[in-house]
This record gives sequence, structure tokens and C-alpha cells, in this order.
Amino acid sequence: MSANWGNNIELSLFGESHGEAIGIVIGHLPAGVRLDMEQIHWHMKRRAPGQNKMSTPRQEKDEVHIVSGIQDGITTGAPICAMIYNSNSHSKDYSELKVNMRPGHSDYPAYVKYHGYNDVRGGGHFSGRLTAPLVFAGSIARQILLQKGIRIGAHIKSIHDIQDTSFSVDIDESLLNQLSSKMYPTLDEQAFIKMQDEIEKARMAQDSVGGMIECAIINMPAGIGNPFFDSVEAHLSPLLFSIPAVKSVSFGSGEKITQMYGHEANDAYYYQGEHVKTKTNHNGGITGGITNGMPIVFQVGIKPTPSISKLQDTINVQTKTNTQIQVKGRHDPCIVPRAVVVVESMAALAILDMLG
Ligand SMILES: Cc1cc2nc3c(=O)[nH]c(=O)nc-3n(C[C@H](O)[C@H](O)[C@H](O)COP(=O)(O)O)c2cc1C
Ligand SMILES: C=C(O[C@@H]1CC(C(=O)O)=C[C@@H](OP(=O)(O)O)[C@H]1O)C(=O)O
Repeated sequence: MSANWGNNIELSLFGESHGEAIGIVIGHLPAGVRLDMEQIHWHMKRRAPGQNKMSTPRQEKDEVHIVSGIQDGITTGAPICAMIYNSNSHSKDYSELKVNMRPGHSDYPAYVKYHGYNDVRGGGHFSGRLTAPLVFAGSIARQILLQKGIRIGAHIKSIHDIQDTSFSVDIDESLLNQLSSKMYPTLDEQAFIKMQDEIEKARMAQDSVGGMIECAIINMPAGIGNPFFDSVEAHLSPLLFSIPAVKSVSFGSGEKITQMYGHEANDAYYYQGEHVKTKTNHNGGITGGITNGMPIVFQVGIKPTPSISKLQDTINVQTKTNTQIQVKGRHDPCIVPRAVVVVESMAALAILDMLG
């Protein structure tokens, strides 16, 4: 397995969910960046497990141990190495899963690829737990982007069939700050109450639900990106699809743009003083692969958590027979609420890498 990424920055992600630790090495960050450790702590908390019944009950503090690259809260220019020790794994929940493959999880393809040697405990290296070090890296990236005025914020757009409203064409700093200050942000407070009920209904039925996250990046200058292979969409998508359980990424009005007429889908330009703006933002701030100065807006679709205790059909790869499975253990009835900050973090890393 290999988990390295980046053109201008370098990320190397390591660890397994029930191993000693998980962590990340981040290379090519600028020296002399004074980091707001409180912000990093807040971002880690928004993702951390075990905080309420919408999340896996696994209790982890997700405290980050900085091994190198940061001195007195300031980046030294050396690679940053950060470790998060695992302290609350229940590995016996996974004893059957070495041979009985969980539908929807990585077990079967990983069994084939790694000849059964992969660590299935807690999802091993495939686990959503590996997003903790990514949030740490993303939190640093956000602070570097903020020096250029670039801000990122996301909200839960839907859980199962419960919808929040979408971002309007104007997205300002105060809205994104407001969203990032909430543990589980929605634009409509009432929507979140219904979403919580929906998650609880699924949990009680030994099932799970998925949903969508909508994210915005504001104050991106126009003219960033390239046509074809190096487009802004092409930079963001690989990192967003690296988040376990992400099954779709779309920009602007996403699939809805396919049902529009040209005169509706085209975002009409106008001058506001010296600034070029568009009256709508169906293209999500990107045309020709290049930023047009409007907010970059995209949606990420997250599937229902695969590990559910409802009885399901599966296979036993040892006996090569069909069987049934009821997954034990501690799982998120819905991944979406904890993944909001993960999406923001991945967006920050992609944009920082793209800006060089
Ligand atoms: C923050 C987060 C938490 C997750 N929690 C769980 C979980 O509790 N149980 C589970 O089976 N999958 C969970 N997942 C999803 C699995 O890790 C993921 O579905 C699996 O690795 C297979 O990858 P794929 O869904 O991208 O194909 C979580 C993912 C994230 C991002
Ligand atoms: C621990 C976290 O989430 C884990 C992600 C996960 C998976 O399969 O992705 C499975 C569960 O692991 P375990 O069975 O060890 O409790 C979750 O709890 C975390 O996000 O920090």
C-alpha cells in the first residue's frame, strides 16, 4: 500500500485504526507560519469519534503529537510529522471479519489484493480513522490559505432524504466563519433537527444513512487552474474521492445543470465596480478548468456506513461458502456529520497544492 500525494506539497499518510498510531508527514510547507493551535484543536474535535449517539461510540481524544517541523507553534520548514496514538480499539469485534467479508467495506477487495494479510481491525489502513491526520494537515493548509484571504466552509446538504438549503450565489466570510464555528453546520437550523431524527431512526433499525456535504471556497482569484488535465476540478476531485465512503463529487449545480437550458446554465457576467461577478453560479466558480473569481462550490456524496448490525448476505472466503453476517462493533450510523471538516480539510490541501 502507498498513501503519498501532492505536486507542490507532499503528504504521506500512515497507520492503521487498531495499530499503535496513525499519522502524517507533510513536506514543502513554508517556514515561519505561526499556527493557531486552538483552531487545529477545534477542527480535530469536529471530526473526533465518540462524542454523541450520531457517531461511533469509540472514544479517542485525537490529540496530535508533533514529532517534527513545528517549534514554538511556528513551522520550521522541515517536514512536519504528526502522530495520533490509538487508545480505544476493541479488536475482538473483528475476529470473524478476517473470513466473513463485510458488504460495502474494503474487506473483500483488500483480501484479494493483499492475500488476506491486510489488517481488517477497525478497517485497518482503509479506516475513516485515517482522516484524523488529514484534518490536522488540512487545518494547517487552511491557515496558510487564510493569509491570502482564501476561506473554506461547508454544511450538511442532506441526510438521507432530509434537505438543507443550498448556498446562494453570495457567500461571504461571516457565513463561512459561522458554519465553521458549529460542530454540525446546516444553513437551516430546523433541517439539522430532522436530520438527527433520521440518523437515530436508522441507528435504531440497526441500519445506517448517507448524505451530501456542500463546500465553498471564497476569495479565490480569477485565473487559477488550467484546461484539460490540470483543471481546478481535476485537482480537487482526487483528494475528495480519497475520503473513505465518498461516492460522488460535483461542482456548482452538479447534475441539475444537465436539466437546464443554456440560457439558465450560463452564469451571466456583470461589473460590480471593478470586480467581475456572475449573477448565478451554476458552474461553481470554474469554467474551462480555471477559476472565474466566483466562489468555488462543490458537493460531496457520502454513502451509508457499510458496517451495520442488520443481517446481510455475504461470503466466507475460507470455506468459500455463502453465509450471512451481522457486523459487531462500534460504528457511525451516519458518516456525514463528522466528515464535514474532512471535506473542508481536503479542499484546503488541494487548493494549497495547486497554488504552489
Ligand atoms: C469519518 C469517517 C468515519 C467512518 N466510520 C465508519 C464506521 O464507523 N464504520 C464503517 O464501516 N465505515 C466507516 N467509514 C467508511 C469506511 O471507512 C469506508 O466505507 C470503507 O473504507 C470502504 O471505502 P469506500 O466506501 O470508499 O469504498 C467512515 C468513513 C469516514 C470518512
Ligand atoms: C475510530 C474512528 O472511526 C472508525 C472508522 C471505521 C471505519 O471502518 O472506517 C470503523 C470504526 O472503527 P472501530 O470498529 O475501531 O470503532 C469507527 O469507529 C474515527 O473516525 O476516529
